[in-house]
Amino acid sequence: MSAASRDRRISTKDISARSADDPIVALTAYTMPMAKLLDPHCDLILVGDSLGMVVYGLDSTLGVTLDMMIAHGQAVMRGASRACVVVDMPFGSYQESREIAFRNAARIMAETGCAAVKLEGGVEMAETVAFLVARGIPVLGHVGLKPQSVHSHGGFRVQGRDEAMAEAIRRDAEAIAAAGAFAVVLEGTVEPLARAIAADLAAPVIGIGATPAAQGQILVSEDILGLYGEFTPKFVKRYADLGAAAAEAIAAYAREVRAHQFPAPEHCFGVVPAKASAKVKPLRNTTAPAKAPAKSSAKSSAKPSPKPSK
Ligand SMILES: Nc1nc(=O)c2c([nH]1)NC[C@@H]1CN(c3ccc(C(=O)N[C@@H](CCC(=O)O)C(=O)O)cc3)CN21
Ligand SMILES: CC(C)C(=O)C(=O)O
Ligand SMILES: [Mg+2]
Repeated sequence: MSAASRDRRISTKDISARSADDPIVALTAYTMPMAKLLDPHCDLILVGDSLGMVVYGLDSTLGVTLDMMIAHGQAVMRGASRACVVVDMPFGSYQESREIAFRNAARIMAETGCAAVKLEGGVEMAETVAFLVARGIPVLGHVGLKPQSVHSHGGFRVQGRDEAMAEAIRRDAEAIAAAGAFAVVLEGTVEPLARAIAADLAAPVIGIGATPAAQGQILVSEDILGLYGEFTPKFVKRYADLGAAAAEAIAAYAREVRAHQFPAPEHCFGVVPAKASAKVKPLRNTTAPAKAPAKSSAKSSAKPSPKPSK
């Protein structure tokens, strides 16, 4: 069933049951207004740790904290009533032990009200995924290009080009699915490996820079809207250029303020005399200190009255 024809929130169970015949539509959101825009159209909204790069201007996702993810998870939950909301576990919050992973995932679930968490990793994280799933925390897997492993990958590089790596990614996806993940994000992975994983895996595969044969697709919303200009991976399709539209609007505002065209009378409280905007009369100086310098009370001064000194 598509997102638009539901009246209850889409669950991780609903996502698990989806096939390529009825693709999972997923995008990222970090804020309430973006979540509100996505909610009628998306099955799954991911509060991605990509927010470190897109919102905070970091070079990678490694500097993102649990508190940042929780704050943005709460904001997204306020804007989404139908989509299944998943929050990324940030770097360092789950790798150390399954107990620490549980404690931090539980904080995310309890403090945001989201439906599930996502964590990056394959065979080495399978035990942790099983530990969380057995204790009531649905997990979305993430294999292939793992942005939190950017330094091990040697950059944001497409994965699975050689046979050994291809086999490792296949084993990673299988281990995470076997551990009980309700779906697996497969990022930056070559055809035909990605296609084979999507075909064979028990859990649905949500692709990003992977295969059109996946059971779902996810992208970063700012990338498809033209709101993030630092890089554009090959797998991104730009559906709008809102960055350019915003730059035009900002330039128009700046022009109008400098030309005394904004604010116009309709933006003001009370009657504004005609042409008053161009020639500013000084306010009667009622708050100036008694011994204000002569200069500041000069009749032609257009500057606001100085605040009384304390
Ligand atoms: N805005 C945004 N969009 C994303 O998709 C995204 C993030 N941020 N941050 C976290 C990761 C980083 N991602 C990236 C970033 C860059 C490339 C990239 O430039 N890839 C090259 C291929 C390089 C190669 O294989 O040699 C490309 O041309 O697509 C890929 C994924 C995906 N994720
Ligand atoms: C790109 C998606 C899958 C992600 O992990 C993120 O936005 O952080
Ligand atoms: Mg992420």
